[in-house]
Amino acid sequence: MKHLSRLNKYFLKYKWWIIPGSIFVVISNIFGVVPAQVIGYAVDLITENVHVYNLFSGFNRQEIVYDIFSSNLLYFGLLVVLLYILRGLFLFFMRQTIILMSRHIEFDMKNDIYQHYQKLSLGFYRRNNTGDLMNRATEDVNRVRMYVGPAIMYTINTFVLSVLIIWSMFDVNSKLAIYCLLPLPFLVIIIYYVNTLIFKKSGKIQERLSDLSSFVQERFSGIRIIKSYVREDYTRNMFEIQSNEYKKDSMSLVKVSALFYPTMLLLIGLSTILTIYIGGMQVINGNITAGNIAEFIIYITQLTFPVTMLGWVTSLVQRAAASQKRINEFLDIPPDIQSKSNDETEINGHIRFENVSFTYPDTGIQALKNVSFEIKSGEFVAIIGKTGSGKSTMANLMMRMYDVEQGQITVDGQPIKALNLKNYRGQIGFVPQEVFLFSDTIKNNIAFGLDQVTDDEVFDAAKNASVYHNIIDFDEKFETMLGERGITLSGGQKQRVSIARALIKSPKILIFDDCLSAVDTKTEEDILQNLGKIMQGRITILIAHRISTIKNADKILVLDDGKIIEQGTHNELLSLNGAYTDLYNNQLLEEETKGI
Ligand SMILES: Nc1ncnc2c1ncn2[C@@H]1O[C@H](COP(=O)(O)OP(=O)(O)OP(=O)(O)O)[C@@H](O)[C@H]1O
Repeated sequence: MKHLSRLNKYFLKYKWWIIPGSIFVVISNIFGVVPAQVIGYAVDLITENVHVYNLFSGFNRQEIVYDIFSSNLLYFGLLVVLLYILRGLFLFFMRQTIILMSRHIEFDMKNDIYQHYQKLSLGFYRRNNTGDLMNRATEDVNRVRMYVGPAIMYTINTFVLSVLIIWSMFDVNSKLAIYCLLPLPFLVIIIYYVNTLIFKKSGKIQERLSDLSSFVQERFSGIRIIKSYVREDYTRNMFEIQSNEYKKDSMSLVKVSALFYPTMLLLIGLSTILTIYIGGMQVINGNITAGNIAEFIIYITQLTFPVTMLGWVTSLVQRAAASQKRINEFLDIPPDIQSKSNDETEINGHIRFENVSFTYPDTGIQALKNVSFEIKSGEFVAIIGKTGSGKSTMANLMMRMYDVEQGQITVDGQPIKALNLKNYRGQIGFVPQEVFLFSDTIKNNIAFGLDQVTDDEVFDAAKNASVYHNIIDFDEKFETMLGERGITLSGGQKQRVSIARALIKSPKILIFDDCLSAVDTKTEEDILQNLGKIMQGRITILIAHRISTIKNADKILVLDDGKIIEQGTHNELLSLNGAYTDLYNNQLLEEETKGI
């Protein structure tokens, strides 16, 4: 239960929903119990009046007795209807306050979780899979909502209704009340156990279902591979196996549910039989009237609901506590990267790495070892090296996606940790190695980094990224949808849209992480030429594999196994006759072989 105490702040926020809501629960229950008493009176009235009516048999007055009798009955009937209407009205108010409050809390929780997720570092996203993140923000929140709404509402309801009914029962006849209530504790226990079983089983079914949907989603995303490797039959068999597991669990749930309602009805029936039997004896003894038996039967029927709810609510609370625990686990993770400053400063972009070493916390792989270099403002710097040598890691550290454990990174002479992170990252344009575009229009994808943007700015960015002509060839032009419901761009087109997205920001620092690999050499040259113009006086960092891409850089850093083994201009590096020269000669040879 301590996990659920995290929700108190929401209860406090919505106190003006829960307080009137609870009052409505009490009122609606009063209007629910009173009709039983009215019906009890009515039944007694019928027995008495039938008796009186028979006494006047053969007299003219019998008709007058009949009229009084029927108008009295009508009056009772109308009263019962009125009481039930009032009960319904307050039930409506109850739901309008408490259930609505639960929806508000659900909304707030989802927003709080989403906001917190966004603050967490890349390491967090590596450690936890997306499915789990989504489940905690949706499925678990939904279970908690069942606690803040229905569970609380039914708890108050059950408590008030049970007190009112039991009190009314004992008021009429305590012996009969005890006999009537005797089977009910068993009903509570049975319902509690059956509900826990049902929840366990449905939880398992839920897991199976999400496994099944992940399986289907992944296989359809990779349908090209399945078809080209002719693995349709194999995949269908795998689907059947998973589907069968789901079916087995579902069937076992059906068995439990099928037992649930008959058992419940049996115990309620037992209560009713006891009421009629014991009640009948009490009537014979003259302790109670026949109307009281009718009243008791209505009470039992009314008690069924709260008793059923008791078992259900207990399982709901248990499930909500387990879900809230899972939610708290993530909410309690502090963001690894903290920004302490709020200063909004424009950076020049003088970056220095001073003896920087970095090990990825999850894998323990040391990606950078004692790296030192400097990028002055306005410089075009290239990073080249074998795969896995630490190039992307360097880009990540420049954007402060991770904090370094040894050495330090400074920007304009200030430690990177002292900068206002939002303000700093806002001035960087990053094009990642693996392009990611949203399922949105091309225009919105390009404009993603800015709050407000004109069409001309989008067009210019597309022109500078040499993708403008491709886009205007599409029927919908810049309004063309990408992703699942839209068109699929070619690898090179995707890279260029991603470049346009970075360029439109007019960043102070532009980082290209090997994002020209799918672009032909002519287009690459055009882009680089455009960059030369746009990025004058700003920093451009280009990670690449082709020497032809980077030979004009002001400085080239050659990385190997996390260390900078050479640095200088193209000519300086060639004169060293080292790793860079080897790479250059190899690539030259490759070009020549291609030409033959
Ligand atoms: N997020 C991560 N978590 C753990 N280890 C990582 C992570 N990213 C990279 N590594 C590891 O760090 C090392 C350097 O990787 P990095 O991506 O910086 O290399 P790279 O030079 O950019 O390679 P490539 O040219 O193939 O993109 C590799 O051994 C890699 O396995």
